[in-house]
Amino acid sequence: MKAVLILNAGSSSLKFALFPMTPRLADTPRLSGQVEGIGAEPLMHAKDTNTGERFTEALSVPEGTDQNGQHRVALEFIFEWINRHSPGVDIVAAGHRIVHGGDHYGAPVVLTPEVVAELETLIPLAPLHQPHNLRAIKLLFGLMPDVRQVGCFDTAFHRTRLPVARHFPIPRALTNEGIKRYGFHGLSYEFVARQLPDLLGEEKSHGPIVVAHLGNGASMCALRDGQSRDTSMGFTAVDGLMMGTRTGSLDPGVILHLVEQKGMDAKALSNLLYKQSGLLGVSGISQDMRALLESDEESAKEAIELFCYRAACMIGQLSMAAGGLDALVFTGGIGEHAAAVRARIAEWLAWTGLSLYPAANERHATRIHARDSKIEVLVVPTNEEWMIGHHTVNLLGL
Ligand SMILES: Nc1ncnc2c1ncn2[C@@H]1O[C@H](COP(=O)(O)OP(=O)(O)O)[C@@H](O)[C@H]1O
Ligand SMILES: CC(=O)OP(=O)(O)O
Ligand SMILES: [Mg+2]
Repeated sequence: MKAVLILNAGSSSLKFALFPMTPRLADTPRLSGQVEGIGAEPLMHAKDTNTGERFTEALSVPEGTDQNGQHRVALEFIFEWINRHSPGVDIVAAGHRIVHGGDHYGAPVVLTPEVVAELETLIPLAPLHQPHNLRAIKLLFGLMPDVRQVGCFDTAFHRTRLPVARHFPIPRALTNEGIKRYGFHGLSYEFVARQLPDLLGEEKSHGPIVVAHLGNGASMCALRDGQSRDTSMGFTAVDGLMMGTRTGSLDPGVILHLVEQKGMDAKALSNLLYKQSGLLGVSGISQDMRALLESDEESAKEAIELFCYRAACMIGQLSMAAGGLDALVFTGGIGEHAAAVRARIAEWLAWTGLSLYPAANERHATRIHARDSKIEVLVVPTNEEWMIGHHTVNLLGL
């Protein structure tokens, strides 16, 4: 059996899927799964669609291994696992999520060592993702030198955003150097946007919609005509919403204060902004929404409240960019599974006439708004892996 291997390295997860070519790309992968909890307690869940078997395995990581080291262990673990569970499978191509494409990469690309070297220069702009995305590609160059690999960029979907949404109010010379707003999670938004005509009807799917991708990394996208008009992340994936360990938007004066008054250097700041803040920093307990929702600690409740408040504020801001709000879509690990978070965000938006149907929200139904809600609210599981598979097959003409 011929198959396409897809790898999606997120900040806290490494997702994989092996899609059969029959002869076209199948809708359902033969093998799929993820190592989640990277940076805390990495755990693999996987599924073999052929046999219906499900697997859960904790990864053994030596005490004190940092997030980077844990990503490395997860990648090796997944390769070994796929190898063991795919006898008779002929991998004909591999597709990868690459978080930052910079200015140059606006569409999927065939990966060569030269392209990878160029993408390595963007590592400082996506330190939680880009190194892991590129590591997988380099490993495959060695393991499967004859297999063609395709890179699909998180930034690409946002090429259509409003011109005014591309720039920071900084001196033009810096903008010309590329210090501007790119946006991320584009493969997720692209996948969701493709489902909307079926879910909302053709006409409504062209209207103003906000998609909330709430995972360990979290962002939102304002859609119009199914295209990105603006998004909450900017130059890097630390901007916008509060996340698992990232601050999101922060008064730049705070950074000046930390440098000038507390003597923090770039490394300490990077750690603070990317790894020690967000849900983890505010709660002091965990970056994982599940753990916070289960906790009785006041600090866990405060972290969730801040997350929801800032998410609701961003929906207001992006509705402006979309030119209204006909539908709100939740996706990503938190967006798909945390009913309490969706309910609290909806409460903040009650003034718009948006209201949820609690029973539907609790069971994570596709449509979760109340009958008299002025705005439709949907839960649409994202599938970045399928989107990458689709681009890979198209680009390679398979
Ligand atoms: N059942 C659940 N209830 C609440 N939150 C959940 C649940 N399952 C997953 N999550 C949250 O989803 C987050 C991971 O989202 P995901 O989109 O998979 O992450 P990544 O950003 O690494 O791709 C976890 O940090 C966890 O907080
Ligand atoms: C861009 C980003 O934050 O990705 P993830 O949510 O997968 O960490
Ligand atoms: Mg993700």
